[in-house]
Amino acid sequence: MLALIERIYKAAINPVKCAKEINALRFGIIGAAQIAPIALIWPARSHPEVVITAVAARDEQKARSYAKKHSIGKVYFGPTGYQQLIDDPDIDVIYIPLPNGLHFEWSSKALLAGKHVLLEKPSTDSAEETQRLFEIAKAKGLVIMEAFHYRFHPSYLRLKEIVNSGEFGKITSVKSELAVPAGFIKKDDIRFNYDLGGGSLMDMGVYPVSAVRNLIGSEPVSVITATHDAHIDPKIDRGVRATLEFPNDITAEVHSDLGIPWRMGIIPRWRHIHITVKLEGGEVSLSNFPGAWIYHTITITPKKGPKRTEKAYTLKGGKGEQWWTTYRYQLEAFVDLVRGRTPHTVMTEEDSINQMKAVEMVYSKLGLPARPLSKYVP
Ligand SMILES: NC(=O)C1=CN([C@@H]2O[C@H](COP(=O)(O)OP(=O)(O)OC[C@H]3O[C@@H](n4cnc5c(N)ncnc54)[C@H](OP(=O)(O)O)[C@@H]3O)[C@@H](O)[C@H]2O)C=CC1
Ligand SMILES: O=C1OC[C@@H](O)[C@H](O)[C@H]1O
Repeated sequence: MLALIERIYKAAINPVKCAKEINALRFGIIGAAQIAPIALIWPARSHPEVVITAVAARDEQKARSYAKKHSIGKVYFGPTGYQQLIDDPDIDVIYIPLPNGLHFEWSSKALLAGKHVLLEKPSTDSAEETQRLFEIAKAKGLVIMEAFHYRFHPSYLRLKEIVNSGEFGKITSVKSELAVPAGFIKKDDIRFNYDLGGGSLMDMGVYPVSAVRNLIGSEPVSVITATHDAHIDPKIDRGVRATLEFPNDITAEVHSDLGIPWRMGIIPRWRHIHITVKLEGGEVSLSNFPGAWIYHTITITPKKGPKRTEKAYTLKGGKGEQWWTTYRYQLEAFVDLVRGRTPHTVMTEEDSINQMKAVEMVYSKLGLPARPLSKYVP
C-alpha cells in the first residue's frame, strides 16, 4: 500500500524532478491535450535529457493557462500556432496528442520541418498513412515512434518473458480487454467523432489488438468474428468484440468499450482490463496493463502445480525506479532512440504499420467504414 502511494505521489502528484543536461532534447507539444501531462510533461521532469520548451493550442487563453499550469516557457496559438511551434528552431522533438484523424497531417508537417516525433496511439487512421509517415522520417533521417506506453513497462515485459520462456509450451490463445463502464467519457469527446478518427477500436481497442499481436509474435490472417455496439453515429463503434485468427491455429479475442451501459441504468459494470495468454501447460495473465504502473498482478496458473503471482515495477538490470510510469519507461526508450543508443524496448515501423492493418481488418469485418484518410498531402 505504501509503495502504491509512493508511485502515485512521485509520478502524478508531485512528479520527481532532476537537473537537466545542457543539450537536453527540447520538446514541443501540439495541442493542450488532457493526456500530455501524464504521458509526457510529468515523466519529462525526471529525465535529464528532456525539457518541455513550448506548447501550441488553438485558443490563446487555453494555451497560456496550460503553459502556466505546467511551467512551459513558450506558447503558440491561433490558426498558425501549431505550424509556428513546428517551425521553432529551438525545438527538436514534437509530441502529438491530437485527435487520431490529425496525427498524419501534423506528424508529416513536423517531420518535414526536421523534427523527431513522439506520436500518440493509434499512429494514424490507416496502414497506408502510417507507412507514409515512416517513409518521410527515413528520408529525413528522423525518429518517429508510436506511443504504445504499456509495451515499455516491466510488467508487460515480464509477461512476455514468461510466455516466451518455454515453461508452459506454445501459446494456444490470447484474450485482451480494455473496456470501461459508461460515465468516464463525455458524449462530445473526440473518441466519438468519426471525422476525427474516433471509435472504440481506434481508442481503447488498439491496446488489445497491439498486445495480442505482440505476444503471439505474428500477424492475424483473418478476423473470424466481429461484433460491435453502435453509438448514436452509426459509423462509430462504442464497443467491439472480435476474434482473430493467427498462424499455427492460434486465436485471439479482443474487446474494447468506451462505455459499457450500467445494469438497469443504475448499477455500474466492472471494468475489464487485462491480457490473458493460454499456453499448452497453463495460463499467464497481466491485469491493468495500460495502468500497470499504478498497480498490476501477473498471475501464473500452471495446469500442474500451484498458482503464483508476481509484480514487476523495475527492469532486471536496467534503468528505472519502481515509481516510473509506463510513460516514463517509454520516454527513456524514445530518447535513447533519438540519441542513437539502444533502447530497452522499441515500437518499430513494421509494428505500427501492421497494427493499423489489423485495425482495418476488424473494421472491415464489422461492416463499418474505415476511418477517413487525411486530406493533407505531404
Ligand atoms: N497514451 C495514452 O495513454 C493515451 C493516449 N491518448 C491519445 O492522445 C490523443 C489525444 O487524446 P486526449 O488527450 O484524450 O484528447 P483531448 O481532446 O484532451 O486533446 C486533443 C487535443 O487536440 C487538439 N485539437 C486540434 N484540433 C481538434 C479538433 N478539431 N477537435 C478536438 N481537438 C482538437 C486540441 O488542442 P487545442 O488545445 O489546440 O484546442 C486538444 O487539446 C488521442 O490520439 C488519443 O488516442 C489519449 C488518452 C490516453
Ligand atoms: O489511450 C488511452 O488509454 C486509456 C483510455 O482510457 C483512453 O480512452 C485511451 O485514449
